Amino acid sequence: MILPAWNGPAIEVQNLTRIYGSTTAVNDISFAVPRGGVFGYIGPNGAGKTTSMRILATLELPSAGDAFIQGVSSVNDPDRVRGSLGFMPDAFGTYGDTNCAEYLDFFARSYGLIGRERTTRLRWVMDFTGLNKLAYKPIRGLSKGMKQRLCLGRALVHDPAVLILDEPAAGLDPRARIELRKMIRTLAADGKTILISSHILTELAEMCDRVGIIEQGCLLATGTVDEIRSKLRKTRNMLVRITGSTEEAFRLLDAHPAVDQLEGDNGVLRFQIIGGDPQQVAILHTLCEARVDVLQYTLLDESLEDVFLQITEGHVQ
Ligand SMILES: Nc1ncnc2c1ncn2[C@@H]1O[C@H](COP(=O)(O)OP(=O)(O)OP(=O)(O)O)[C@@H](O)[C@H]1O
Repeated sequence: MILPAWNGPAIEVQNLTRIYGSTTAVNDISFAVPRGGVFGYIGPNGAGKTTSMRILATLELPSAGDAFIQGVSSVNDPDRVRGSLGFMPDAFGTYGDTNCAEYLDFFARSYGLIGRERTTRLRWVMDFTGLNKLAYKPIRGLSKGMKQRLCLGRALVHDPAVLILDEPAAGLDPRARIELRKMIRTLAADGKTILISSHILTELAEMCDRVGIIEQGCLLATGTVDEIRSKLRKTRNMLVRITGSTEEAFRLLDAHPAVDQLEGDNGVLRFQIIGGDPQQVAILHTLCEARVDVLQYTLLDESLEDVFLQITEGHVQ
């Protein structure tokens, strides 16, 4: 039977719950990732990231709820899910005595790839991960970064539509992280859907279209980084750069009812806005009407770390 192409979300988690004894590792989580999306899963240690990813990857069963890869249930139809899913666990075993080529070949055979298809696929994986020059090197001699590449290669060997990567950037140096980021963006541009977890929050902001913040098993917020930032923004910190007299601009701002915590020196003024967009616009109007020469009027963005700290309370299960 030929099934029609799946047009719904490539990854979907519905009311997912996993309880271990007295610990609710995952507590009624729901989210969906469209095809080609990169969804970042952020949370402190013990938040429930690995547990929910392992359920999606068919390695764990939920206590309630369901998880779907391309519309197929990881719970009810794990074999079909495995065919379209590549999973990179946070800790993975490699056989130290084998070399990269043998290792990838082993997994390609396990996925049933044969003949020219296997050769072509292995060549692509070696090229993509940059492992060609190390093909015959024993795995035990590989650096951490190269081992991560090998594990990503293993997840890609059967050309899955969906990738679940559990903290792939952990322990990598800055260059290796940049390279990993490039690989993830390339895979997403090729139409793969990716769920990726990390503690490295700024990393995820650059890599992901959307993020979900998880703590103590609960999904506290989802959206683009900007959406989450603006939803949670409690204060607006502004920076204004002017030419001409700082005193005059200072006097105007100081008298404005929506300006708080004003500081100013040498043509640079910083303050907090009491209010939202209308107040931000009104303050600029006040300056322009008084013919203050405004060079720069900037809302200082909070970093993703600040947002994360505002949302989570730092509880570790
Ligand atoms: N097999 C298990 N048996 C008992 N408790 C478990 C099991 N697996 C996970 N837990 C507990 O579930 C909670 C969530 O763990 P999980 O590994 O999913 O978190 P995480 O967000 O991936 O954390 P980390 O970033 O440290 O990997 C933790 O309290 C953990 O101790």
